[in-house]
Amino acid sequence: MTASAETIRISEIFGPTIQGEGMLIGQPTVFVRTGGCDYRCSWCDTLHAVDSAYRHDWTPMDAEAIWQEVRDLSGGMPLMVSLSGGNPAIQPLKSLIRRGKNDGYRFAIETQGSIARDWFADLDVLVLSPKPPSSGMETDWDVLADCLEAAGKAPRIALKFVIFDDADYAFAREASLRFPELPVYLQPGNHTPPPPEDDDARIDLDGIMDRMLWLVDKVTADYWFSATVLPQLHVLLWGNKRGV
Ligand SMILES: C[S@@+](CC[C@H](N)C(=O)[O-])C[C@H]1O[C@@H](n2cnc3c(N)ncnc32)[C@H](O)[C@@H]1O
Ligand SMILES: Nc1nc2[nH]cc(C(=O)O)c2c(=O)[nH]1
Ligand code: SF4
Ligand SMILES: [Mg+2]
Repeated sequence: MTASAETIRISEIFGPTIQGEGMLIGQPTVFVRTGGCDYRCSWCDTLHAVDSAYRHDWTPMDAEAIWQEVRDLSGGMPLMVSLSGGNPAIQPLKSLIRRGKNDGYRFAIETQGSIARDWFADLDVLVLSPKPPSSGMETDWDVLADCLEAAGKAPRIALKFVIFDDADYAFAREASLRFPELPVYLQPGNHTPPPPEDDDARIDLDGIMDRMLWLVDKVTADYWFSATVLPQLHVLLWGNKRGV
């Protein structure tokens, strides 16, 4: 393979911070956010890493350069590296994961499950976040199953759903029945995501908390006791701020 084929499009690398969502919530993490996505969710909170209008902010980097930045940020102390985006599954991340694991770091990915990669098997944690009706996107369940097959038995795997309304909740419920072996995390949607050019944009935390209360009521009323309901902790702490 040529060197250029191994170039990874990077939107931002930041941390250490804490993982704000899902099964690793609260754990110290460095984020590697890739640029580009095959989806366009109506409420995406990371458009600066999705919309090609912002591609001038994305830097092509090879695995070694990314790795040096992660090592600098973490003082060379191994921790969890979260690969997010955009859709990180678009990028050739195998050699980055191999490099980091060599130094004792662990790797998690956040992806919508629309592209399966053989290197999912090299991850420690695979978070699949199929998109509910409010996003305007459609899930190909065969591809999601391909993602699980590619990952195999090595990574811990979880489903994570963003919930805005009853239709989203019903979608999450049905999806979790398709994959009964997977733990399920539910998070209330942020209806005030930042426009890409303004990460200081106002956020309606009261509205998000009302949605979370509604979600807790739904889950308990349905006796859905295997589900875990969590806020986006970084949103509670820092609002729409980028790079935290
Ligand atoms: C920005 S995405 C990047 C990774 C991948 N494209 C995905 O969607 O899983 C990271 C996580 O943020 C969630 N997310 C995006 N916009 C959100 C919003 N407005 N409210 C709550 N969660 C959101 C996504 O569903 C996903 O779980
Ligand atoms: N602290 C923190 N936690 C996160 N969990 C998922 C994030 C993402 O944007 O993928 C994210 C993020 O951007 N920051
Ligand atoms: S799949 Fe993820 S990054 Fe892509 S548009 Fe949807 S929320 Fe944003
Ligand atoms: Mg985010």
